[in-house]
Amino acid sequence: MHDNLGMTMGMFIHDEVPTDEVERREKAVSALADSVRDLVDATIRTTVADDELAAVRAEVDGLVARLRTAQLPGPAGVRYNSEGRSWNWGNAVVGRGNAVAPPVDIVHDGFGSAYAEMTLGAAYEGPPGMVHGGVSALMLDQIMGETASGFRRLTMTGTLTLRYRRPLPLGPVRMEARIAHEEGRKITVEAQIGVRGEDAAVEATGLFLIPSWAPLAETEQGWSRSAEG
Ligand SMILES: CCCCCCCC(=O)SCCNC(=O)CCNC(=O)[C@H](O)C(C)(C)COP(=O)(O)OP(=O)(O)OC[C@H]1O[C@@H](n2cnc3c(N)ncnc32)[C@H](O)[C@@H]1OP(=O)(O)O
Repeated sequence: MHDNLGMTMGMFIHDEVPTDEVERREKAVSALADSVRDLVDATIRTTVADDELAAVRAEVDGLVARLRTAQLPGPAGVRYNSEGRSWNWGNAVVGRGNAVAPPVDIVHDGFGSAYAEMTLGAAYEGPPGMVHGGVSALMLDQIMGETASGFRRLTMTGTLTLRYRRPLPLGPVRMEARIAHEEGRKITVEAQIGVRGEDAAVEATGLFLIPSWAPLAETEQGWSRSAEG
């Protein structure tokens, strides 16, 4: 096995947790992440007095200590069971347990096409009242990578080109991606993000590569659906 392949395959952890248990846990982890995301928003926007901030901080530190009583040794990685269920709760965009991730649910409407709608709040601000350009890039990279991969082959972002055409206000946004061209190991994906029904705020073109050390054909279960950045 090539070193890189070994490294990448090593990031996908075969974890024989039954699917119903994964789903139960995912709901619980997701609910906690939603509350923590709310905490982040409240922290940014609060105007309570300094002594109240200090008191809240002490309580938050207590909660962190409780969660740390049982922890993974490192990042969450991508896990899968032999029933074909995979979960990547730490992913920076779609990780169900990641309160830093924007709350993104990507819908794949057939191979090579995907969209997502979400509401971005104060935690994703760049220019005043606007979505941070890096956040747009992050979300576009994820939807474009998933579109290129279709969860049936391993793809990695090679080059991502973005054109910021107009500021994107915080609030409800929509993004879309589709495969524009494919040749051997190179998959070109086009995407955009903007306010639904309006002209795109950011347009993106990306070249996604099936690494030379990865199989070119559809890959077997196990690292197909689990090949999530
Ligand atoms: C479900 C999935 C969701 C995923 C969402 C998240 C996506 C991500 O964030 S992925 C993480 C960010 N990307 C990375 O970390 C990738 C880092 N780069 C690499 O690992 C390697 O450079 C990799 C795999 C892209 C290419 O390596 P390798 O397969 O060995 O390519 P290599 O043999 O050098 O080149 C193959 C061809 O691609 C071209 N190429 C290589 N790298 C690039 C690049 N970065 N941009 C454009 N073209 C490139 C080469 O010129 C060559 O072209 P040709 O065949 O015409 O001569």
